[in-house]
Amino acid sequence: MSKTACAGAGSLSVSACRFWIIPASTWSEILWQSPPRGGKPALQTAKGDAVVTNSHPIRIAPSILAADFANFGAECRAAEDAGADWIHVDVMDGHFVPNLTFGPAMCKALRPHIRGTMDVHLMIAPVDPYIQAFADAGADVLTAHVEAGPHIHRTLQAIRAAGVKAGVALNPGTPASAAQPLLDMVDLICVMTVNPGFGGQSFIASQLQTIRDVKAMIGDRPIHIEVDGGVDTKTAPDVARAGADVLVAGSAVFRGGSVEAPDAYGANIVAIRAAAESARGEMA
Ligand SMILES: O=C(CO)[C@H](O)[C@H](O)COP(=O)(O)O
Repeated sequence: MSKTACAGAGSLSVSACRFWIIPASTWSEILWQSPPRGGKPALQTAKGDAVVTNSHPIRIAPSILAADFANFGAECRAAEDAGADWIHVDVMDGHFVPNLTFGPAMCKALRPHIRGTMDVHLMIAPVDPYIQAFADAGADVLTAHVEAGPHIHRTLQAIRAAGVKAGVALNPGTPASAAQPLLDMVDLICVMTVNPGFGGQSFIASQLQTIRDVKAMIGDRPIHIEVDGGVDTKTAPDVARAGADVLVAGSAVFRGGSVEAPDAYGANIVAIRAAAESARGEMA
């Protein structure tokens, strides 16, 4: 799949623009490296010093599991317009987790409605037979569970070979050390802060130590630390202090709003981001 663009084309005619083809892999790199919509390129303290807890700015990734299921395209557009950095899509198979949600056809249908990063979390087993389909559907990040088996290293190789950023997720009950042999294979480690399967669950506070362990383990590698489950304005400070930089939030983003009244989405995103950034600032 490739996307066309005329970025910076200025006075070029429409016909000339046809030749500006940017491969999907390049788009993915541009999106990955770009600063978050609502944030600054690099976080600084009031004194202007860089915050060293995590070199990545805070990114908010609304989970569409909490969106209106009859209106996903519009919900993705509304979430991005409200300041979302990434859109998080939870793929569940009713086997690895006790719920059924979306497949590659859904991701393909959503792709034109998402300007930025489509962050696809695969809660499925087996994973490998579906990687190419999700890559073809336009996923920018594909995250597989270390517990899904049978060969997580091979799975991550396959994700990267498909030209997509690779993530590995850790369930509550799985230690950070499970990702240690995979550090050269991943762009993102997702620490589940609920048991996977459903939105709206309570945050599992003991997972803060797993986030800290992941943070210590990755050192200065440019790996994103994502947290998923029960993230809101109350828990965002703790996950940010522990070292997370990508905050997946479903209920806390979509509550109180709709595509017809999306102001609440913007207020919710601003509040979660502010809570996380302020906690980081206090650590500096
Ligand atoms: O992966 C998930 C559940 O398995 C969801 O993304 C996660 O729970 C976010 O939803 P909420 O913010 O409502 O907890």
